[in-house]
Amino acid sequence: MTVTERPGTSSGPPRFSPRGDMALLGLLRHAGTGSVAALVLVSVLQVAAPLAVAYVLGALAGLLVDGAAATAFDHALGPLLALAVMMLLTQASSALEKPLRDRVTRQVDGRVRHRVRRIALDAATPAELAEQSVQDDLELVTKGYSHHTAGAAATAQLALCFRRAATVAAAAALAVFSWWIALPALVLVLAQNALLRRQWAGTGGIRTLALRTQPLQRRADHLADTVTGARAAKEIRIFGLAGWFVSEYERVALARFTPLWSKRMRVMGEQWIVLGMSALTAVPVFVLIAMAAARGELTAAELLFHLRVALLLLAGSALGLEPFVVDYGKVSAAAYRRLLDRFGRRAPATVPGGTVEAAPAAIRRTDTVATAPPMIRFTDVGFGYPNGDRQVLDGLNLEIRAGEKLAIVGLNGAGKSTLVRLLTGLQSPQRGRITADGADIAALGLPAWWARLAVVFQSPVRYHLSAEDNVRLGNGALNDPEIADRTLREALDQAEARELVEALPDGLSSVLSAGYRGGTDLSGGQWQKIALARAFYAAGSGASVVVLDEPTAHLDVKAELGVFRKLIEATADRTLVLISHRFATVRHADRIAVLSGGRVGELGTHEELLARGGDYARWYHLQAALVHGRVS
Ligand SMILES: Nc1ncnc2c1ncn2[C@@H]1O[C@H](COP(=O)(O)OP(=O)(O)OP(=O)(O)O)[C@@H](O)[C@H]1O
Repeated sequence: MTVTERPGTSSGPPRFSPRGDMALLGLLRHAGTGSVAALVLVSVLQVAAPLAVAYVLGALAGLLVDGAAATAFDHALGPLLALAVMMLLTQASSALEKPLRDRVTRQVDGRVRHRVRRIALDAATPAELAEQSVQDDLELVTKGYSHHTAGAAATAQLALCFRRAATVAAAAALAVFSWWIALPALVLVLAQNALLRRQWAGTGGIRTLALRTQPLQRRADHLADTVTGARAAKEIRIFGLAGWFVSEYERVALARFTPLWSKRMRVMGEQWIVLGMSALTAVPVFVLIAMAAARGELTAAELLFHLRVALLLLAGSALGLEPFVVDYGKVSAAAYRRLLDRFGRRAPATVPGGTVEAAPAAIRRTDTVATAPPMIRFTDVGFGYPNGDRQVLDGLNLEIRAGEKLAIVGLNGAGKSTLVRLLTGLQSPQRGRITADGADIAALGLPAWWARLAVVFQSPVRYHLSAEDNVRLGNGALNDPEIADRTLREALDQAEARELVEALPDGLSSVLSAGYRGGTDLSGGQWQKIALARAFYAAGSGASVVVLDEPTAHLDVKAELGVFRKLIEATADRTLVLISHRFATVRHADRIAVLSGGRVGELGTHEELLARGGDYARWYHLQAALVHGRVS
């Protein structure tokens, strides 16, 4: 498929060559051979049956009008039976066509979605996955464009091919009467169809406009999803946002659809051209057939047959729904093509410039023996987000000693979470190196590196799974039931989450989502404990570097203190990198790094940094004063 532009870009709509539309048929290989064969068979029947009916009807008319009255009925029995069979076949093929087409569509879409899920899970790096264009393409493939999917485009294109075949077959049948009538009629019918398609569906028509206004559609969808979702319900009520949401939705929807409606009205006004072409085709064909009949050049059988096939030929100019499905669905197919071109040939879990490794689960340990923690070094690291206007990290140097407990502090936006993303290999530095025991972490192979990490991110994922599975996801490879159970119990204790889990309706088996029978949602702090337990589970089964990005932000003071003590215990022989704004916790770290201006501004023990009297000392005293109510 030839795609020259992305939908929604300012320079114009995507263009597809006619060859591109035919290339959609290639997607049918993703469907079962039996289903495609059945669909083709039914489509062939739909082409052949109306012609056969025309022929048999003609034969019947011939017998009844031209034949001898005495024997006409006897001779008509055969054609009547044939007619009945044809009618049955036509009805059966019409009834079967839709379900078969749906089945093939679903099979293609299922396979296509499966492939892009593998791309999202394995082939694309987290940084690539976060790119807006990749997110757009993933959405286009999984949800379709305007709900029309790649599979729907492929089956609609197949239907269009058969409709075109039916038109040509009808023209060929009419050529028996006169090729010089059939040929121009065919050309006019095809031109009329092409014009209709151009007006309604094709590039330069309504579809182009629909593509240009796609960002508005995204905003309208977001507004609609927000008002019907449960998450925003509280804020919408308390801030009194209902009226604003309704009027904003109307504004956006009107902005999207008004140009489309005006374009549609203009196209309606242009229909006289199509009507004119219809008249130009139909009138001469019927007049010439009638004149031939009047001159006695046609038998009743021939007259009826020619009239029927002429009608079939003229029906070929109709637009139908398929061109719309093709034109919208191929936007989804083009997104699939782009994802395949970029990631399809990449082996699972490879990194550009990195080494190919087996899937993470295979690298994760199946026992509880900790790997030796490495010495991690950031050397002159520079990094800025592609859509950002500054270097978040700019010449950062930092050594994280094997087994040390290092706290990282800094103001909001200083780059602490960014440092975690780089340390965990989710983003690559644009300058400098990050090494573990002297080897670049990208060259180690990220899956191998990830297997050595236990991480709690700032907003951990809330898996709608059982409490047990939520914790055991920390190491899916730990299959030995005895080891897994012991590690699970320890992890729950270390995260101070045991009581919480025991109080759940089904204990460890309770699904952590109110959307399931017997399931229940958790508070922010409870979710944080579950995420901590997950990290402890990973640490308890071999991960030697524990990275926690504000893991206790939602915890109450008692829980935080308990968790922190257990954290130090649990990571005794492991490295701990802790990001926190809570200085009461941070002060117990072996060393504290203060991030400012994209670098490590201060580094040392709590006492050293206090003595230094810099940012850390100022923030520490400020927070202590706040806690003790000494700040007005
Ligand atoms: N995906 C992103 N795209 C563009 N800019 C980003 C992205 N993520 C973070 N930033 C920017 O990078 C800077 C550092 O963000 P980061 O999340 O690392 O800060 P932080 O120190 O962890 O802050 P906080 O204490 O608020 O959690 C901020 O200016 C933020 O706006």
